[in-house]
Amino acid sequence: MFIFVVIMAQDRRDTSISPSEAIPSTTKGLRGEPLFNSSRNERTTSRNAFILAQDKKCLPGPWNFPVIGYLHKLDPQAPYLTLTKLVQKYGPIYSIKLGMVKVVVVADVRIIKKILAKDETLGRPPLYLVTTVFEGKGLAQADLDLWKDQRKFVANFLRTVGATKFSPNRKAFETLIKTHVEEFVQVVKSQAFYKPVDPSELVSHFVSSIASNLLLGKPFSLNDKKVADLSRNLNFFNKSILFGTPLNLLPFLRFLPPYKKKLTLVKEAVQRVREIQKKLVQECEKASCVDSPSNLVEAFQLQISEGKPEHIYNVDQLHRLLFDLYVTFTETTTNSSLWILLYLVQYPEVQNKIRQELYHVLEDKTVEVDDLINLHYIKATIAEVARIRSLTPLGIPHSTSEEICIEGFTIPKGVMIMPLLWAIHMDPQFYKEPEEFRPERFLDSNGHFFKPESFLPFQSGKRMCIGEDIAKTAATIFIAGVLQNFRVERVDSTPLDLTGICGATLIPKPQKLIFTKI
Ligand code: HEM
Repeated sequence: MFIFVVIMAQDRRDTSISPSEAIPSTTKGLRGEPLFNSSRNERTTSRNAFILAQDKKCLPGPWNFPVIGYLHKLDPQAPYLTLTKLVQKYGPIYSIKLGMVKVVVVADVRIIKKILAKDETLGRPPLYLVTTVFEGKGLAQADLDLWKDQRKFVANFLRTVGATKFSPNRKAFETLIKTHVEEFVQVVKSQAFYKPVDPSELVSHFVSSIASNLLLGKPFSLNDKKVADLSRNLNFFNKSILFGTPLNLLPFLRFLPPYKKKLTLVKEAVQRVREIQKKLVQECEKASCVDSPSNLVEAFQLQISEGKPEHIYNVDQLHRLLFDLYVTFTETTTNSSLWILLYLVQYPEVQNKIRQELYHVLEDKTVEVDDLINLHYIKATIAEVARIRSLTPLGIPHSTSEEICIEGFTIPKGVMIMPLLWAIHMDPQFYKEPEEFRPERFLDSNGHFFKPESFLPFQSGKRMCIGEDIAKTAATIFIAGVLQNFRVERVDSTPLDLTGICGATLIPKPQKLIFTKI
């Protein structure tokens, strides 16, 4: 309570300058660094920045309550909907305070691209829960110096193993996915044919196995208990770590019992994942041949043996990198595959059109990598699912390391930038009747797939998603494999629940489907 009162007083001092100014409150991050301008000098600089901003254009935005800002008004199940509603009132770029964190919400593709193209916005915001887990290491949440090196290392690695568009080894990677999809089909035929099944565990297993191949050099077997344990903990972690979760925005909540418990559970889940990974890496090291790396562990070890800087290339960073890539790979690919399945079931006419395309392009043969370029309707369907159910509806936030000026607005240093992908993908100006599921939006007059300017599922700039090609290839081969073998249907006439659970990604709700013969 005492802390609450102190912070409340602190917040009043800050907000007394202006209700909608861009000066954040004072608090310390996990590693003692300021969670946005903590020193007197920095705050003075920010005030100056704000006075300057008044000479230019001040960002619009709602009135923020002391301490909690606008947090209490966010829909806890779907915060992206609340923030999207505010776009109608304040326009495509506005400022808001979420707990202690000053946020600039951007819902316009052109402005987002401009902002994310700047070197001053390459960093991640030091949100409490995220920082507690990642500690600025790994890749996705790495501090900038480490990030520059590791982004290059991972990009080279993905190119070497064929997981990027123009890699000479592309065929090998696509074959890896195809083999797993074929195995998925066989398991459904032998274990789940004509029975109501929730496919999420099975999809998660095969996606994890592809990731394991890529990162550790070996697949997961279907009955491996370690893998089920890994997936369960990651799933819990993914559901808990949402950027808008109060623990990220009001760090003092960690002292209150329910949040303290949540923090402990998240830390335990992460710890469990790390233990399992450590075992898997040890197994992998025994069999590794460092001269010609074919997986991430070997590629990392090669850097160590070549004498690359030890403060980067050490065992801790290897484990952090594995954690990041495993999480980003499996959570996104599993959930996007499940969303696609659910939409195909809800819209059987789309399912039929895809089957017609498959027959037209492939006749009776299985999908080959060279066929992917001709599967326009499949690609349009994948894009439409990614639009209507943005996997990261709040975007992945960046932060400003220096003051920047955008569209005449000044955004001070230390502000969180939130690319509101949900608002962009549901903007009726670009997508007529955005609630309608229509893959045809992504086809040109010749029936060829095209990507509109207003479609940004992977964000943009130097820090944009590094797994874009993996995601697209996996989704295309998955749908082709499933629909060449099955008709996928609802269990009864009740429509599926397509609302999702908002965690780090938008997770489809578990529900049963039926796989039948075509
Ligand atoms: C449909 C699937 C996917 C979607 C929608 C997606 C979306 C995103 C988004 C929006 C970002 C933030 C970019 C930024 O900060 O500006 C991101 C970053 C990232 N993604 Fe993906 N992603 C997907 C699949 C994957 C896959 C399969 C991988 C596997 C390697 C992956 C690895 C990463 C990593 C490591 C980052 C952090 C990049 C960095 O900080 O440099 N993603 N992704």
